[in-house]
Amino acid sequence: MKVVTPKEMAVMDRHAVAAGTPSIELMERAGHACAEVIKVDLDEKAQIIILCGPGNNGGDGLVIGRSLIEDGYTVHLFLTADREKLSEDSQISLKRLEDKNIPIRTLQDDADLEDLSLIMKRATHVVDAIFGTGLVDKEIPASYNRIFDLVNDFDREKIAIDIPSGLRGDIGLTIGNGIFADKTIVIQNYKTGCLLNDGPDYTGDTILIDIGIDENSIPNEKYYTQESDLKFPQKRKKNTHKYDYGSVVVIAGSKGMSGAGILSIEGALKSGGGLVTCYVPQDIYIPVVARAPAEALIKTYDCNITSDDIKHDRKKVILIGPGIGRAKNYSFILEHLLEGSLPVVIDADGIHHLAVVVDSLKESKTPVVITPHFAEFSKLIDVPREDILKDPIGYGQKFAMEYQVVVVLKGYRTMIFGTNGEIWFNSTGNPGMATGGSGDVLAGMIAGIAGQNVNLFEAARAGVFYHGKAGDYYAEHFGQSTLTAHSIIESLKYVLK
Ligand SMILES: NC(=O)C1=CN([C@@H]2O[C@H](COP(=O)(O)OP(=O)(O)OC[C@H]3O[C@@H](n4cnc5c(N)ncnc54)[C@H](OP(=O)(O)O)[C@@H]3O)[C@@H](O)[C@H]2O)[C@@H](O)CC1
Ligand SMILES: Nc1ncnc2c1ncn2[C@@H]1O[C@H](COP(=O)(O)OP(=O)(O)O)[C@@H](O)[C@H]1O
Ligand SMILES: [K+]
Repeated sequence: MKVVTPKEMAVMDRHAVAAGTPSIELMERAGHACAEVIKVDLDEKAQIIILCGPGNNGGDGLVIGRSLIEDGYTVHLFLTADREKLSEDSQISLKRLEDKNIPIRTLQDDADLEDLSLIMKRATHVVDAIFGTGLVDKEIPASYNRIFDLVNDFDREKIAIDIPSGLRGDIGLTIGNGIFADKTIVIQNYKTGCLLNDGPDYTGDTILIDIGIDENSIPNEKYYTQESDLKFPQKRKKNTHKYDYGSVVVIAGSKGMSGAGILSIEGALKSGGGLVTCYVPQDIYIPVVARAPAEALIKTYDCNITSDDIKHDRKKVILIGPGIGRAKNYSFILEHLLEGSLPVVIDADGIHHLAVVVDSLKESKTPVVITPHFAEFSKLIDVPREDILKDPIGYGQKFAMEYQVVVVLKGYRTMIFGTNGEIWFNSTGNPGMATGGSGDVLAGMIAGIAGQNVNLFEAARAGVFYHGKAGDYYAEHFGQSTLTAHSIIESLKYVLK
């Protein structure tokens, strides 16, 4: 399933119209499909306020109103702009309402707002059809901000159409304030703004509706990961042994951070890795051996380790970074690993050290994946975090293609950037996972999966998906507060089969 920017959505809409579906028909389909979703929660006592803006998002609201009224529900329709300012299709939808003698009020002054707030006291639902994907980045008039505040104070169900008003559909940031919806009915495809930055906090739960627009009519390579898209887990052949399932090398840990490697080992083993060897500095060897799973081999190394030292024909992938700290210089090791032939996963402080030798990525012939969060990525590419937040897709895609490295940019909806420009938005995970060590588990999982003859890009997509799914499993059963990195490891057995 594709994820689109508002501009891409507009092009898809135009293609649908050019292919023979009039735009008013698309609006009818959108409005009726949204009404069907809304009706599921309504009973005979429901009173629904629908706030309709000047553009086609408002037009969707008018169609929703007509559909609900025809089914006998009590609906209060409000226009937030003068009738003359409505888009062409909204004018048609308004006329269809008026032809049925359905009343609609315009919010013009303080008295109208007062009226709205009185009706809100007895309403059960507010539908936000004020602005959708056509919101442009210019100051929103104060009159709208007052409406947004009123809606946000409404303590019953708030349903946004396509995208909550005030939220930018491209980057998931608001222009001034915006409407916090409980639920957003997304038309046809997720917009990037639903998934980035504050988008998920504004949209609430999301429900996708299909109005028959062809997502393949544009050359867009942004996708929303579904489990069926993954090429892992694969069925195991009977005639196999542990070396067929990836011998993973983990270079991890430093004094004070001896647990990081253990979490990565467990991530690798519990995602099916056949054999894991963890290299740790001499000074933490004993604590790591004492706490590591019995299945893992623990070895020591010094800072001159090269990929030849750890190379063995049965080793399949190397993970470097969790808990290695910044005190020692790892640039030398990284350069050697990148010159080698085994796939490399670089995580955490490994990314800090990579910054010094970042150009070696361009020379490297071996597949590499890096797993930064936004702060680590900002340091690596030397761009302020605030600038990246305004264009995370652009920066992630540029780096992945220029340096030929798979980038896993971690967040609520982690993005996986392929070296060919492809982008996958992960669809699993929850804020309970914002807890120390959960990144170490993820890095171990990606390495563990890559070791099972899965290419690094596929391993990254699958690792991120099942890491999030395990976190969701735990949160569903026990809540988010007690979720730890170990909860993710322990939940993997329920979601990865
Ligand atoms: N065929 C289709 O296209 C389909 C589209 N569909 C629906 O249409 C929605 C997109 O509709 P849209 O393009 O008309 O934009 P929309 O979000 O209603 O806003 C535009 C209005 O807002 C105004 N405005 C903008 N920025 C502003 C600001 N900062 N501050 C103040 N005002 C601002 C702008 O005014 P202007 O800036 O032009 O003066 C204009 O009046 C989409 O989300 C989906 O719901 C579905 O029905 C399926 C088929
Ligand atoms: N708010 C959030 N919602 C969902 N997942 C999150 C959230 N915050 C962090 N995560 C996930 O948790 C992991 C944290 O990794 P990282 O930031 O490297 O932390 P650490 O180094 O403490 O392990 C990532 O996989 C990230 O996607
Ligand atoms: K809206």
